Amino acid sequence: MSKRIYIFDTTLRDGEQTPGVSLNIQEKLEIARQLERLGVDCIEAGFPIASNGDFEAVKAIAQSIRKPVITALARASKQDIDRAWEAIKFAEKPRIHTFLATSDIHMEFKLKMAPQEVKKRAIEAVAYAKSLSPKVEIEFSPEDGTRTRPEFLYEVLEGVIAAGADVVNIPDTVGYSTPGEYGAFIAGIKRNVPNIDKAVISLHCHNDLGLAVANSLAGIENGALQIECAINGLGERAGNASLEELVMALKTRKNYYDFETNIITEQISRTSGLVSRTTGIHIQPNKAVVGANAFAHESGIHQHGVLNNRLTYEIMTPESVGLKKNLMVLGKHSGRHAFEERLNELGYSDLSHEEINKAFIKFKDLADKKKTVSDGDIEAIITEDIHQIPEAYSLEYMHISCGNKVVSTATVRVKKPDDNVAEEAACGTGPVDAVFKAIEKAADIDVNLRDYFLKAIGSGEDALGEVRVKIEKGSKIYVGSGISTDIIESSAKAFINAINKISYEER
Ligand SMILES: CC(=O)SCCNC(=O)CCNC(=O)[C@H](O)C(C)(C)COP(=O)(O)OP(=O)(O)OC[C@H]1O[C@@H](n2cnc3c(N)ncnc32)[C@H](O)[C@@H]1OP(=O)(O)O
Ligand SMILES: CC(C)C(=O)C(=O)O
Ligand SMILES: [Mg+2]
Repeated sequence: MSKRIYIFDTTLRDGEQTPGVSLNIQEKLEIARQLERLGVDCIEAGFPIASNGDFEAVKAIAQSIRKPVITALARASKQDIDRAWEAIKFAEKPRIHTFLATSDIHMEFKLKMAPQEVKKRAIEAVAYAKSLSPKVEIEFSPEDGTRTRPEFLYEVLEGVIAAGADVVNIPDTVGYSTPGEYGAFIAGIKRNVPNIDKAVISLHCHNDLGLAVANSLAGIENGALQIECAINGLGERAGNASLEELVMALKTRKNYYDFETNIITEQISRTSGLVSRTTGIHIQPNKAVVGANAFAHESGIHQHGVLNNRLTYEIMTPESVGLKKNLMVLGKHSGRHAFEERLNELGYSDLSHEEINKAFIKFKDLADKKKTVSDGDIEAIITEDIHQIPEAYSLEYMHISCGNKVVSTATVRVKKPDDNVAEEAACGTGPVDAVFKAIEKAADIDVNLRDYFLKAIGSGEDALGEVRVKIEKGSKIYVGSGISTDIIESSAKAFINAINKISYEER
């Protein structure tokens, strides 16, 4: 049987200590609800003594989130512990997390306390917190644990466990440890703290040297059962161990680690996106698991491999973290296989070998000038350089009436292949829908809209809106694109462009 690892999420406490981040009650509640859906075992909801707002947020989470353990942080002081308890006492499974630094440097220069005083204070804090309720769990952290003299640390841990600590958390507060060292440190605690079997060992690694995940993995290999981590690796300075990286490492390398977590990994992308949007902290594109490029392939050799069998270059599936599919990015490193695949997806499955060759050369020329080549660019290559579709239908005029309290209406005048002009009006669920319906009537054609995609090109007042539509007629898909500073006009142009392709094929 695989050993179960408990995931303690500290996005709402240490994660909120990320410089520039401050979450209000509603934001914390929304993230907590999503963390519950993700399946974390424990949510560290905040540090109630820090502010009234944080107190209220922790209390709201304790009152409404039922499945995970809800934890509040408190210094080793009665005042902090009372405030933490006031906030979490409504929780189904409440936990007080109290901490006190034990390294020489922190004791001497920050706390200005002698080691024996620190030990006494830690034990008193745990005993007091434990006395508040039979249902409360107590976690104790010797802050700056990894820079603490081991013999002193063993003494403190033995004392707090005897006083009632259910969990002892060993923080690498300043991210100084290395995997081998941290693993041995945890093994030393297991060997040298006589009552360690009465408590769960927890890990809390910071990422100052980029080793937080590696250190946490080394910690569980040496007997720890709980990992403290944060979504997107948020946290003080360089952050905490990233939840998604840890969980996916355990899942993907189960053959090596053989540990289980309760995390529903398909919720990872959604959680990561919510935390990024709410905190305003963007995710770097090459971030493992949740970065925009984590499941994207640009090089021709890789794309060719993945098209034949995903396992050639993907060690986990995009679906396993809740993404729909991987991404083939077309750029200067891409090859013919991926290019042809994209042509097929765009509906150009009937190009001749020569036409594909010609289009591929154009594509490579363009890729030398642009970082990535969009579907719209490929459309332009095919329509302007390969197909040169005649403009059988064109938009002469359009008028839109819309607003939040009126039915959207569009009037269009469309020039037809026989040079006659048709003017039609239609209502729709919005201005784009209305304009599409009016064009369908004017062009006397019946199609289904399958996909609509809008992208801004440039920024500021003169930015352009590029629209791409996929419409279906019979069993075939036709793609159209249009560009304008007015997104309704881009939409109309894209729709007519697709209709022109139908007309060209049916001529
Ligand atoms: C490693 C970590 O992540 S620890 C958590 C860090 N998180 C935070 O600090 C975020 C929230 N913090 C805050 O809002 C404030 O710092 C507060 C409310 C906790 C305290 O504010 P203040 O009373 O103004 O004190 P300040 O922050 O300037 O200094 C910290 C005080 O706590 C003391 N202290 C630090 N750690 C502990 C501890 N674990 N137990 C008891 N006292 C402690 C310090 O010695 C200092 O005491 P002093 O005021 O007697 O000199
Ligand atoms: C409060 C403790 C666990 C902490 O965040 C740290 O030491 O990094
Ligand atoms: Mg920390």
